[in-house]
Amino acid sequence: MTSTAAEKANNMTQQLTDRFFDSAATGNVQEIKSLMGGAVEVNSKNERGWTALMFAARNGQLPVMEVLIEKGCDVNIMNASGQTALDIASFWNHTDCATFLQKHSTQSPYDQAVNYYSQNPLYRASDLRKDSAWLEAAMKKEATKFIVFSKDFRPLLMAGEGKKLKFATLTYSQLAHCLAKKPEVVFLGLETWDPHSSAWFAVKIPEGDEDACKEHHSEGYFAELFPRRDVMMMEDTQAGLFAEAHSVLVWLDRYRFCPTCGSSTTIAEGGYKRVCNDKECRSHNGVHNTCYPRVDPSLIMLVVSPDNKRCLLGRQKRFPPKMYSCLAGFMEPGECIEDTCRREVQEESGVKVGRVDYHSSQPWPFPATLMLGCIAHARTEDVKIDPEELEDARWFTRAEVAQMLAGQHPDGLFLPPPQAIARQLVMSWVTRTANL
Ligand SMILES: NC(=O)C1=CN([C@@H]2O[C@H](COP(=O)(O)OP(=O)(O)OC[C@H]3O[C@@H](n4cnc5c(N)ncnc54)[C@H](O)[C@@H]3O)[C@@H](O)[C@H]2O)C=CC1
Ligand SMILES: [Mg+2]
Ligand SMILES: [Mg+2]
Ligand SMILES: [Mg+2]
Ligand SMILES: [Zn+2]
Repeated sequence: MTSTAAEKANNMTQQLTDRFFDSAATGNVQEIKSLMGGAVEVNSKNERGWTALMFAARNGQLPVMEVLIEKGCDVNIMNASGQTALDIASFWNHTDCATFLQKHSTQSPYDQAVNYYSQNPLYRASDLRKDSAWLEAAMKKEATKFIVFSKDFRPLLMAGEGKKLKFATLTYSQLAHCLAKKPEVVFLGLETWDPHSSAWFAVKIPEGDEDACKEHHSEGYFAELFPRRDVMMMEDTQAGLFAEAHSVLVWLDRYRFCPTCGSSTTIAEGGYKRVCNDKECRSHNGVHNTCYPRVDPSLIMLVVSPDNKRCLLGRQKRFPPKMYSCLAGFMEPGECIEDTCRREVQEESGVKVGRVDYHSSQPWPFPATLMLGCIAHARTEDVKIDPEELEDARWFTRAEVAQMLAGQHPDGLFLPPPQAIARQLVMSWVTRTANL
């Protein structure tokens, strides 16, 4: 294309996008539908970061919203003032629109973010794990679903709802040849509290059985874990299943021998326990947490300035260029959440923290971190970074953070994607302090 032809095409897209916004604001559902069939992208933004959904929210155009949502528009996008479509609908008192958006947003009715990897739909039925006869029978039922992992923990996935991915599940009979080789199997839980409801298991198949599993799903494939693109694109509840299955399977793999005496172990309780094979071992008496899957709690905190007008964001060297995020750090033994938060912030940035408020949590299954998200109220402002941990840390104004969220920061600085709790912490602070 010559440059003038390219310019013309750009102008054309711009005009269509402007019409798209107008139609959303005026409630022209027919025009919205026809424009989405052409050059207009459903999440297009104007120069202030407004999407069609926001224009519809401003004017209470519920039917337009329904069409936009059906076409997969993102409810959680923020404009350059830090408002989501939900904030706009609530502010202008369009209660029907606000209720509708609430249902489709990741904010729960408790006004608490529901994070990616934290929506496991199963009832874990931990009491049934101990019943090996029940587990054996449950595995064989035709309604039972197995999610499949390769030897290097790559999940078998396929296309799911919208543009998201889900597990390509298999049944016992489809996996019979694999299961005969006694691979590691984890009981994930039941679909409801009824013990007769469908059970879900995870299996790590032996090397060489990948093709036999894929045969049952023409579009199934073993997703790469590095980069994590595919496992970050799963349907919300499927991501929750991945978190459980991946963490337990990796634990089973890494903790093969008894940590107390070094003997071999046997898997028990549907994959949730490893029992030492030495009958004399101390691990058979008292509470031995070495027998159970581990979870590593760590803190992730949005530090806000004493005047609550700025927040502290940092960069680790391994981050993509221009990405800033919340500070984070592992809890240490015998330490409470508040002190971990204060210690990590002071270690990494030199800033002293007073009050710490809990926000929400997120399993981060690589392999078994539990992120505890907090808002930390700073008492001091001087920043002195620990160069081992961070490349940079500095205070950002609310306006600058809103620009980062809207993808409109003048220097191209940006935040982690919505799947990261870090972004949810930032969004929640920006929204609460938004100047509507
Ligand atoms: N979801 C999100 O938005 C973000 C998540 N994170 C996660 O937060 C977690 C903690 O953050 P970091 O800054 O790395 O922690 P950190 O500030 O405590 O430093 C990491 C160091 O802690 C030590 N460490 C102590 N206990 C450990 C354990 N159980 N496992 C591994 N290393 C341990 C290691 O020496 C490691 O190099 C990590 O898992 C990281 O992936 C970090 C930033 C954003
Ligand atoms: Mg640290
Ligand atoms: Mg640390
Ligand atoms: Mg850290
Ligand atoms: Zn032992």
